[in-house]
Amino acid sequence: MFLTSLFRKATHLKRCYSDCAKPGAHKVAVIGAAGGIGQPLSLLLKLNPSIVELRLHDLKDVPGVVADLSHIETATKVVAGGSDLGATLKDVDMIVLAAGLPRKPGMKREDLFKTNAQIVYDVTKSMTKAAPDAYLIIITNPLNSMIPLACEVLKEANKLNARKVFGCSTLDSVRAATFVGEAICKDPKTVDVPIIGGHSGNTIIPLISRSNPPACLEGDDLQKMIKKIQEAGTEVVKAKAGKGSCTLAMAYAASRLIFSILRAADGEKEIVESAYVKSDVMPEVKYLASPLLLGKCGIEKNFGLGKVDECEKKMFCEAMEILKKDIEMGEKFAKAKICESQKNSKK
Ligand SMILES: NC(=O)C1=CN([C@@H]2O[C@H](COP(=O)(O)OP(=O)(O)OC[C@H]3O[C@@H](n4cnc5c(N)ncnc54)[C@H](O)[C@@H]3O)[C@@H](O)[C@H]2O)C=CC1
Ligand SMILES: O=C([O-])CC(=O)C(=O)O
Repeated sequence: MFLTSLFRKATHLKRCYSDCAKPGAHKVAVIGAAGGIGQPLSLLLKLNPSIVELRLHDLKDVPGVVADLSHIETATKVVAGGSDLGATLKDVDMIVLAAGLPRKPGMKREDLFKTNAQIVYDVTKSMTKAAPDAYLIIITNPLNSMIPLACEVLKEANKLNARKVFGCSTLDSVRAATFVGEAICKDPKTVDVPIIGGHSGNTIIPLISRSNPPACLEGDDLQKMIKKIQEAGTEVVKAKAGKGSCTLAMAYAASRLIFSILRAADGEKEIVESAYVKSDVMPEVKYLASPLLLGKCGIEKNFGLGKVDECEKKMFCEAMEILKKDIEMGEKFAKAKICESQKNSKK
């Protein structure tokens, strides 16, 4: 009896432990590595000593990016993933998905769904076989639909560990800290503004009422600040005039989230980042961006909405209606694809 219980406990511990990345020796795959975000992001990852191997995958230009990055005098080994996605993902600890079409002026993020959904589906499907225990960090837009899509694919394969699936909405936190810091004359590095909701227009809800240090913005100034954060991506798309969307600040933001996840995986405590994840904090929406406590095996605690003022509550109620539709669009696509693939395998 005692031995059986000891064995059960040992098996459970082994399972929990093998779910986590090995401390300080992470293998990371970047998909879309030759793109506008992929290149600067791979550069930043190459500078992180806790990443021992960086596997780069794209439909084009990978050998050049690998050759270039491999001249940097850090121990991180940079390798070309080759055309076989499954081989690229094999046994990595983390998959960073930055592949897909960016916006052009006049487009909404939702307009990217048709093209980018197939990419997210293919990568996630490959992950279920090649690296089912890996962290999955999705950058590809529209983020509000891509995380539900990926989670459906992982769920169908019985490989969903929602604690390890992150929609990278960190750029909203980065922008909020920068813009609020400028407005209150504080170093943006010392400013924290929690973000809830999603990652598109009105679904991005910066909780200025909880800014730390406090931001005494009211009336028109407050409304302008909220709009500035929500529309920041569109401003970059306009400024780049057809040459893509935000890439450099995005690469920085993704590296911030990735490094936080890896530091937490290696045992560092009290690391909090906002991200768009599978969530049960509000029954109305199955996926939500909110502040998260990170731990050894991914999300340790979801802080949910926390205290919000009347204006923020109203914004959240409006955002929920948009989010519900975005989530449904991602799930519907995944279910149709799963059904199609099951029919094909029976033929
Ligand atoms: N989450 C966020 O806050 C942000 C998300 N984004 C999104 O990130 C995505 C990438 O943006 P950029 O790097 O600027 O675009 P980009 O066009 O410069 O790069 C995308 C790369 O993906 C590659 N690619 C396309 N299909 C692929 C496939 N099936 N397998 C492997 N690689 C593939 C392309 O060859 C290209 O190199 C876009 O969807 C964009 O909207 C952009 C900024 C912020
Ligand atoms: O606006 C875009 O298309 C890219 C993006 O998500 C952002 O910059 O926040």
